[in-house]
Amino acid sequence: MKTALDRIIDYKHDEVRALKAACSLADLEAAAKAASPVRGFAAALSSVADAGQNALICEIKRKSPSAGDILPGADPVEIARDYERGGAACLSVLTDMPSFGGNLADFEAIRSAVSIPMLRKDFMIDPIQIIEARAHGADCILIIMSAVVDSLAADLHHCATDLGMDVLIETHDEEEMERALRLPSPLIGVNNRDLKRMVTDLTTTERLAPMLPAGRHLVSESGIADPESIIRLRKVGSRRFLIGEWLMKQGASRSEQVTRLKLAC
Ligand SMILES: O=P(O)(O)OC[C@@H](O)[C@@H](O)c1c[nH]c2ccccc12
Repeated sequence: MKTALDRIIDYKHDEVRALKAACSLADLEAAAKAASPVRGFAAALSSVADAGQNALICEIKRKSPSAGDILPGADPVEIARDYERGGAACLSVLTDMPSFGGNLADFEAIRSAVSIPMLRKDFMIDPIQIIEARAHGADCILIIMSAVVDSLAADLHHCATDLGMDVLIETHDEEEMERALRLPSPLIGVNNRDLKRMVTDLTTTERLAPMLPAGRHLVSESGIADPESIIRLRKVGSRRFLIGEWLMKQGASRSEQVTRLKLAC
């Protein structure tokens, strides 16, 4: 039986084929070189975390396979401004259309409306997507260990760092963590959501956090739904958090909620 992740990866192959047919690598590379300079993503997280506060990567997505519709008519620029005003260190913007309702045009519009660094959140399976991300202004990309073999992960990583971007490596279990630690990125995500079964469990971060050696920074991702979740995850050393659905649903108090989460301890 195919999982939701398998289905996404299947259509990503179609998207990559279409991208390769629509534009030349040379043109994309030129656009990536001409794009606005990278804003340090990992550095922005560290400056908040090193000051003892919670470094938040606040996420924008209209829907998701696990939650269904989150905020279908959302104005992504308005939400991004709420996040920035509340004190988000960075943003994560889903650019996958079929499953998350996002796109690169939203990504660009947001990037010109805020000054904090941005992760292009998508399912990366080919270096061309990384070059495309930088061409649209991305400061960081995601590599999901359960979606790639080691050699592809290394190629994607290399491509991103060559373009000056940071990389967030996502893991969900011990085996993926061991594979992730063979890559040089300082940013190691632990996804509390099982992308195969679509259930979240904060004990995932608690279990994997002790595997991180000094010099690697843990980012706890998914299922964080109030200051209590943050307080709990701080106990295992996490100071960096990726939060989407709960903040998207906070409406008029979104920006105050970001501040509350940032200061929770
Ligand atoms: O909305 P949540 O539960 O706060 O989760 C945010 C983020 O961690 C989640 O969207 C995510 C984590 N890894 C991913 C990989 C692909 C797509 C989405 C994700």
